[in-house]
Amino acid sequence: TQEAATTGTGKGSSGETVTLQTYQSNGTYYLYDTSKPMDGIIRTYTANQGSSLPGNYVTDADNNFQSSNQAAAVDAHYFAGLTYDYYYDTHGRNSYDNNGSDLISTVHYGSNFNNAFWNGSQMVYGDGDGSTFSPLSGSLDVVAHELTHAVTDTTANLVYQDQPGALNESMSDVFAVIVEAENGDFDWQLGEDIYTPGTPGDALRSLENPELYDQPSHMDDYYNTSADNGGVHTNSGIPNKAFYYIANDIGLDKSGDIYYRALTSYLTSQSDFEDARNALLQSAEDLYGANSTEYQAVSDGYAAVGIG
Ligand SMILES: O=C(O)[C@H](CCc1ccccc1)CC1(C(=O)N[C@@H](Cc2c[nH]c3ccccc23)C(=O)O)CCCC1
Ligand SMILES: [Ca+2]
Ligand SMILES: [Zn+2]
Repeated sequence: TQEAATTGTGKGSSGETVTLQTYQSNGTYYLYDTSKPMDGIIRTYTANQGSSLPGNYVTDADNNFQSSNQAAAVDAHYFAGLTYDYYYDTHGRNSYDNNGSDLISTVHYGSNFNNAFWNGSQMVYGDGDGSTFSPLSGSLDVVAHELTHAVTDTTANLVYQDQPGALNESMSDVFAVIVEAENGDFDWQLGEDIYTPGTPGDALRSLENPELYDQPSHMDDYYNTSADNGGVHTNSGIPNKAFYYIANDIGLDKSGDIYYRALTSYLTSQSDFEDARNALLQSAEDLYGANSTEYQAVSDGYAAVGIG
C-alpha cells in the first residue's frame, strides 16, 4: 500500500485556515499527526453524534479539511498540537505522560452535548446545543484545560473532590490561560470562544474576576456543597484568583515554570489549598531563591485569597 505523512489544510470553527499534519494511506487523508518529537502521535476521531469512543477517523479525499462538519475536528487536532508543543517546548514534557503517549481526541460526541471531558485515556468534545455552547473543541483554552487534566492525572494525581479537586480544576484553567497566551491569544477567561455564541464577551469562567460567573475568589466564600464533587468548578475560583495575582506580579512565563514544578514535583493526590501554597513557595524558592520577588509574589497572591 502507498502511505506517507502529509501536510494538509483545514478550516476551524473560527473560519480561519490552518496547516494540519495529516497522513495519507491509499489515497485517503487522515487527521493523524506523526510530526511530533519522539513520535508523539496526535489522532482525531468523530463519534458521529454517538457515544462510542474513539469512533471513526476523520478523513478527507483531498487533504483540505474545509467542510463545516470537519471544523470541530480541525480545531481539536490543531489545538491538541499546540498544547503538545507548549508542554514539550516549555517544559520538555513529551505528551501528557512524558512518555510520548498518543493524544487522542473525539469530536461530535453525543447529541447537542454541552460539555467536554478527559475520560482517563482521551479528550472528548460535544457539539453544544448551539445556544449555551458551540462545539467545545473550538476554544484552545478548553483543549488545553482537558489535556492538562491528563498531565495532572499522571503527576500530582489530585483527587477530583473538594479542595484537591478544585486545585485540579484550577491547574487546568491556569495552563489553559498560559497555552492561549503562548499562542498570541491572552485573556483571563475560560471558554470565551465557545460559550453562548449569541452573547459576545462572556465566558464560562474568569480568573481575573471569578465572581463574574458565580465563583468565590476568597477562602471566606468557600462554597461547601456535595454537588460537582464538592464544587470543584466553583471553588477553583480561589486558586484561580491567586494565580491571577501572581501572574500579574511576575508574568505568565515565570508563573508557568513555578506552577509546572509544583504540579510535577510537590503536589500529591490529597493536596489542599494550603499545600498548594507551600508547593508553589518551595518551587519559587527552588527556581528563584527564598528572598526573590517571585517567592514574595506567591506569598502575596495566596495571602490575598485568604490562604497562608
Ligand atoms: O474538564 C472539565 O472540568 C469539565 C468536565 C465535565 C464532565 C466530567 C465528566 C463527564 C462529563 C463532563 C468540562 C469543562 C467544564 O468546566 N465544565 C463545567 C462547566 C459546564 C460546562 N458545561 C456545562 C453544562 C451544565 C453545567 C455546567 C457545565 C462543568 O462540567 O461543571 C472544562 C472546560 C469547559 C468544559
Ligand atoms: Ca481564554
Ligand atoms: Zn476540568
